[in-house]
Amino acid sequence: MRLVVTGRDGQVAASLLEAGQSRADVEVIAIGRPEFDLARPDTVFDAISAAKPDIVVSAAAYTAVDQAEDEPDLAFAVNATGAGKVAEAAARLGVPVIHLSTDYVFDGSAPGAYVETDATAPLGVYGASKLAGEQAVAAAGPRHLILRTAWVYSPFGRNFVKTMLRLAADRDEIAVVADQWGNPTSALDIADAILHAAAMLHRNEELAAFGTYHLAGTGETNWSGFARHILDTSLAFGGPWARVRDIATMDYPTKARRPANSRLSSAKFASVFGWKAPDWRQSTETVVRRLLVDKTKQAPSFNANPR
Ligand SMILES: NC(=O)C1=CN([C@@H]2O[C@H](COP(=O)(O)OP(=O)(O)OC[C@H]3O[C@@H](n4cnc5c(N)ncnc54)[C@H](OP(=O)(O)O)[C@@H]3O)[C@@H](O)[C@H]2O)C=CC1
Ligand SMILES: Cc1cn([C@H]2C[C@H](O)[C@@H](COP(=O)(O)OP(=O)(O)O[C@H]3O[C@@H](C)C(=O)[C@@H](O)[C@H]3O)O2)c(=O)[nH]c1=O
Ligand SMILES: [Mg+2]
Repeated sequence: MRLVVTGRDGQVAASLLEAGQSRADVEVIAIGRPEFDLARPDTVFDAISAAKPDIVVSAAAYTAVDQAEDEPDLAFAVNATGAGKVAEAAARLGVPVIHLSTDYVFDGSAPGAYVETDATAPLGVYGASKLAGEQAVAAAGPRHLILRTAWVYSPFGRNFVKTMLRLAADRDEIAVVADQWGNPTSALDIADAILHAAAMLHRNEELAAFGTYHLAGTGETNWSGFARHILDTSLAFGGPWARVRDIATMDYPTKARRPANSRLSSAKFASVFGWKAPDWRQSTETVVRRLLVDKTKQAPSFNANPR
């Protein structure tokens, strides 16, 4: 099975590339700028077609939540028009598309975890552009999975885990919002889930499975609780630590508004595909450990292998 994933250095793309390397039955090809540019729709079909996918994974996106408030046209060009072009290319090639979307399509006013049929109402440009992307993907053809995930972190790219480790290296205390709740999700787990679902789609057993799903880490926390677990884990592995101080959203002003509750119920994905993410604490520990170990690998003695 040959998966073509959009975005080369993105967290989900890099995690899929890594997962593909350890599986003999899967080949993962990544396409990215300049030859594949979502902001230049004319590049999309040719780049995807040349990579000869059995399944397309649409993971590239404009993900700078605050910056999107200042660049709505670019955010929509990439996340809405571009995502639609990717799905159209997959449909034209006769293959399914697995498209990533976000918890930020919701406004956070629900009392509990969101299910797929709950009403969307994005608070900012990023969420609105991703919602328009979902609609464009759905309009391009029926053979799609839209996977809404959340709070993604990994050993790759930019993410909250790396930010907390960096800040802890030169601060005693970090103030983090404690009134936004959600599900931290490892891109390593997303990659595993995508490969699992893709294999089912590829075997063509599950035509009824196409549609929209929530796919996030198991268990919930707020950003402050997430930060605390990241840093306590870091300390246990000999990495940097800082005290985490709970603050309210109003004490951490940002350009974009964020949902106070973006908890996602991943029950539908679990029941249809038989895959459930590990507890968020466990997956956080895996990534923190890798980030700290990767650092020690840079020690000069590591490659000293004289011949
Ligand atoms: N990160 C998160 O917390 C969450 C992400 N998601 C969604 O999951 C998906 C994957 O996210 P994640 O892996 O974290 O994303 P990243 O921000 O890590 O990576 C995004 C990728 O998209 C690429 N990209 C951006 N603009 C373009 C463009 N115009 N043309 C082609 N490629 C482009 C980037 O390329 P380059 O390296 O060249 O900049 C990068 O490779 C996205 O759809 C995102 O919306 C959903 C919920 C949470
Ligand atoms: C760095 C930092 C952030 N925060 C807050 C800001 C914000 O509310 C929260 C998380 O910060 P981030 O900048 O990582 O948040 P953000 O970029 O909004 O993360 C989002 O990215 C997009 C792509 C998604 O799709 C979402 O699921 C979500 O993961 O923590 C603090 O309170 N203190 C800090 O020191
Ligand atoms: Mg392989």
